[in-house]
Amino acid sequence: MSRSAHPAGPRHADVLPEGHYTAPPADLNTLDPKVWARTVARDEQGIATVAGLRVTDLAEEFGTPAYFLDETDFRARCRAWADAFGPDADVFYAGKAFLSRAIVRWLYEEGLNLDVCSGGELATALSAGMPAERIAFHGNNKSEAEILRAVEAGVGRIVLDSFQEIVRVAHVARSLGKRQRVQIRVTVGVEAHTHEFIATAHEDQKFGIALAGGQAAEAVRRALALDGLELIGIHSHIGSQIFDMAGFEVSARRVVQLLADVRDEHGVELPEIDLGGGLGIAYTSEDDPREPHEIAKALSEIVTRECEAAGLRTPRISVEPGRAIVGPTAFTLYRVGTVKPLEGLRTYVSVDGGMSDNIRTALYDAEYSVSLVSRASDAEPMLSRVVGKHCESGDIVVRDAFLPADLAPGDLLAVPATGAYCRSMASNYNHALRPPVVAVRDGEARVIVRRETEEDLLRLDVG
Ligand SMILES: Cc1ncc(COP(=O)(O)O)c(C=O)c1O
Ligand SMILES: N[C@@H](CCCC[NH3+])C(=O)O
Repeated sequence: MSRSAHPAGPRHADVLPEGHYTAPPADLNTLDPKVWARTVARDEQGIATVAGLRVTDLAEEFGTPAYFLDETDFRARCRAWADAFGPDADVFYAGKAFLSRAIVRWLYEEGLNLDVCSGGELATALSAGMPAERIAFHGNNKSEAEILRAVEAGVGRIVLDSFQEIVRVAHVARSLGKRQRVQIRVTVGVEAHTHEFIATAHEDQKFGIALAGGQAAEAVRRALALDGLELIGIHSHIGSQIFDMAGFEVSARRVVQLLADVRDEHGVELPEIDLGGGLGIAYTSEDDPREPHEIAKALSEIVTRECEAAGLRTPRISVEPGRAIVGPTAFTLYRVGTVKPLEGLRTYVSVDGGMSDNIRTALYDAEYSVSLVSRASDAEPMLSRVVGKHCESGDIVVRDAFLPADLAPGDLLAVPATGAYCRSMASNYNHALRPPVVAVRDGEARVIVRRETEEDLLRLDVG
């Protein structure tokens, strides 16, 4: 992102400090629909609303910090993905982005499948009534107990991530007298254009089995030889928050090449490929994500073309978007506690949450937007950094933002696009109480994950 000198507001020097700035928006009161959930707007008094509810009332009722999730938007995005891929492909929502029982029910009702990657996510999915055959079970180190539970429940597929796991899953399935449907996750050797910590298809990392050196072909050999397993396909996931389809193109080409090699060696055409998740969303107005129908078209064209070239029947495609479904549907509401202008630098705005409810800025240097939502303001833009209340100088929620210069304690700020990987990666650092998730729809709000309490914390502390 470009760095440029812009008027920073009355309290700041002409030359801006180091940071990722773009020009302050022409109107700080505008809520860009690109980054906000669909039903977010401002009412005639300038107060932001979601599903027709004013954020000031929501803060009163549910407290801050809190995540507000637009159910209408979530369901619409599920349908958009399902419609884009159509009946000949499968969309698995990646539960790691955010999972709760309400989410599972909405997924079920909207016809999506679910990808889980731990016993906890599996338990949530099953307890909310997701049919096991619509669940895919992932993870690079599934325990025997998790595998047993998944096979017993009858999950639709287990994605095998290592040579040991091939044997482990086969053993469990045989011991239960079952044949488990599996895919093998391969690392295709693609450098996805995203943060290093969320890229997963280069070879030097923990996930999957490398195509390079014939390892994936060896994994297929072993899986086909075990009668506890029914090998249905190959899985690849290249990373997360990706905009450029080039990585998927290379990945699809290499996976299809493996399918052709498998056919040549074993006379078997594996019927499925899964291209993972990782599709990017707009965290700021500068981000330009693609629509599900464009993504579906691009992926299916790539796979069809590569299969035709290899003389293969086109396999059934599946994808696993997490962030692209839930990310844009929620925002985090905070109350401003202190406003500290640092002359010649920026103004530090402290809110009542922080890295415990959004670790992504500290962990990935992620960029977010932020707006004053409890009122409109005509004040000058003020170069700001929104920080949390934790005992850590890296406790930053929004690194570089312009907020109105009349910002004051008690104002409400909202950070959009926090539906994915915020509540699901939340922590209790400094014994923070993890915020609730409140679903809003058609003028009604209801808690779907309640706020933690001090009693919850003390109950765990049995010493
Ligand atoms: C195997 C797999 N599938 C799907 C996802 C979902 O990714 P995203 O939420 O970026 O779509 C991930 C996470 O990156 C993953 O590891
Ligand atoms: N948690 C990450 C992405 C990793 C997803 C799982 N492979 C994020 O917030 O962007």
